[in-house]
Amino acid sequence: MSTLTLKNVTLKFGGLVAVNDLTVQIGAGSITSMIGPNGAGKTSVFNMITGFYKPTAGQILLDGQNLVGKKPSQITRLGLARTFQNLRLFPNLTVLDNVKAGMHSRTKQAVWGALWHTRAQRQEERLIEQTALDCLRFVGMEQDCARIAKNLPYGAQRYLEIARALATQPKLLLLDEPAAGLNYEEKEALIGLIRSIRDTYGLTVLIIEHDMGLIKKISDHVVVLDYGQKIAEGVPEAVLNNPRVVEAYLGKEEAV
Ligand SMILES: Nc1ncnc2c1ncn2[C@@H]1O[C@H](COP(=O)(O)OP(=O)(O)OP(=O)(O)O)[C@@H](O)[C@H]1O
Repeated sequence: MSTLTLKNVTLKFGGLVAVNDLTVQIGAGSITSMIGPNGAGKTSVFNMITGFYKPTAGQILLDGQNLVGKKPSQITRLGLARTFQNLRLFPNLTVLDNVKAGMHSRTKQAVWGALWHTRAQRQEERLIEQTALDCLRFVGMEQDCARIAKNLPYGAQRYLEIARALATQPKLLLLDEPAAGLNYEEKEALIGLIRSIRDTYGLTVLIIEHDMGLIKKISDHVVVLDYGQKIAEGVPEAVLNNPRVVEAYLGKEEAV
């Protein structure tokens, strides 16, 4: 289980301050939700944690190790995986190949093994396949492994993204709007799945989500951003009833 700490993190795009002096601690083994109105800076925070954006200032520490300045692939190898708000699957590959493709960033034999098809590479391929199948089984999709990703129902594509992230054997899992586009039953099932991922794999989970029902049920801790600043944090009930949080949402015509 890993702890993620953001210390005085700021991100500017020219004159626009997308994230402003954000300090936050994501406790080891917790399920933490990051919420806030559109444009509050949530995705920017994910993009900084995963190395897609470099903070203008501040530190991002995974178990004390600073991630700032590292490439996304290095950060993946340190044990961080994410899913995306807009799904990023390989639509024409099978379900199994989608999961395996996500794992190659972590394998050792990738270049020389692929060229000479060494024994070590064959062993590694077997291990990759086994791990991918285990992850698909965990999300309930083992029977779909030969299907083409684009032919899956939307909810199953979201689960496939989660399986692909899990297969990289992360310590910290970032889920960007995992419930978007899911119906009520699918959301309830997703809550169970995320909890069981945390418990079984011993992960720390950070979620961006707009669905308040889901946030209330799943979160140990909630962090609220507005205009790039943290305006509240704490247990879900207290945070979602905090007048400042209600105002931030109502001010943007979104009811909490
Ligand atoms: N690459 C970029 N270039 C310029 N401005 C950006 C860029 N990425 C984000 N922004 C701006 O930074 C601010 C925060 O955006 P961000 O996408 O992080 O918010 P968000 O809370 O994730 O919103 P949403 O809930 O709509 O996804 C917004 O004003 C956005 O327009």
